[in-house]
Amino acid sequence: MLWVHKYRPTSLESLDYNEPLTETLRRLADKEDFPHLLVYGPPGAGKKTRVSCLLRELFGPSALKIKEEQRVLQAGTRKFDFVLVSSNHHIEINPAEAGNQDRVVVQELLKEIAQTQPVDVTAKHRFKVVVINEADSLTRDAQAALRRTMEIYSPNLRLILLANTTGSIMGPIKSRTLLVRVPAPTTEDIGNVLAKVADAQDVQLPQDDAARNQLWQNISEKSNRNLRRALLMLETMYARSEKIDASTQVPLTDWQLMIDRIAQSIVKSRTVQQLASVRKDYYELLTHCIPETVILKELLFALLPRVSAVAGKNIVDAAALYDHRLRLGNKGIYHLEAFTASTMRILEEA
Ligand SMILES: Nc1ncnc2c1ncn2[C@@H]1O[C@H](COP(=O)(O)OP(=O)(O)OP(=O)(O)O)[C@@H](O)[C@H]1O
Repeated sequence: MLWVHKYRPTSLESLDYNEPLTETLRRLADKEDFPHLLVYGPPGAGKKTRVSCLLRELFGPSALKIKEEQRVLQAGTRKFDFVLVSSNHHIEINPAEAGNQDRVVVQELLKEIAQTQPVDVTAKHRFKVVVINEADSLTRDAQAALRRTMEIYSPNLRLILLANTTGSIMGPIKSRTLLVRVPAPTTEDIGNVLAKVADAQDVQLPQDDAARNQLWQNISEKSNRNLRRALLMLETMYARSEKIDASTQVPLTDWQLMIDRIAQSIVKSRTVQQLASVRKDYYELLTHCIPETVILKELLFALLPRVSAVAGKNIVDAAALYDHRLRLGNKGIYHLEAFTASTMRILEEA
């Protein structure tokens, strides 16, 4: 089992950092009138882990006994498959997976769960919880359906929305939910979690405190303070050599290396041939299921240190524009290419 799964905390008591937030969640779980929540924060900050610990606090260990089910939903004449993760007390869905049909997922599944009574009559709370992943990618229609569901089924249903940012979530939803921000762990937090895992796995770390801190600093920087990535990096480093020190190279994943190469090539040469070659790389990344928005963001961060401040500002503007368009449309490759062409033009004019 990967360390990210093996050492994932399963109760509020075992959460490793951000104690005040843990305390807030504990108090919320004790309240009779548990609110709808919008939990937001950067990738790998520990949102989902905290939510599953919260579910355990609300309903006991049975909330962690989850099963996965394949569902077929119908939108007009079209049928599509959908994966549903559930326990006796909650369901977890990712409506954004259904693309433009996300409204159907929200309407059908939420109605169904709101109308069924919990199996466990001895449970502490009588409502069921629906955890909605990637809530910031929901279409306006799906968000409107969600809002109606919140109004109609509030007595037997609580929603926990998970998102990276709250910008694309409509006001009426935000005003009906309690906003819970999960910030990225600090380098020190990351170091503490990694040290604990390394200890449990008998990884040989540097004895010297300074070298050890340098190692955590390197991993924290390379992982962008994403704890999942940091744990995966440490595991990869351990797989390569049992002894790890501050000079051990922090491995990047293949897709990150590829994006770094794309950034390098855009800065170096700005020709039609280059654009065509970058297009092939984008296709390669997309066929390996790297989301377009992630490609755009990583590419922007790989470009910024390589360009002047003025060009950087214009590239950030272009990235914001194409990020917006990516979220509106469904042919991501066009917007990635358009961003590349705009960046090339900005660099040519700089
Ligand atoms: N409080 C914590 N203490 C120790 N480890 C943690 C903690 N929170 C998260 N982790 C570790 O970090 C990993 C990533 O956390 P999680 O999946 O909760 O992040 P996330 O914010 O939901 O990420 P994403 O937005 O990318 O889905 C977990 O698998 C777990 O191993």
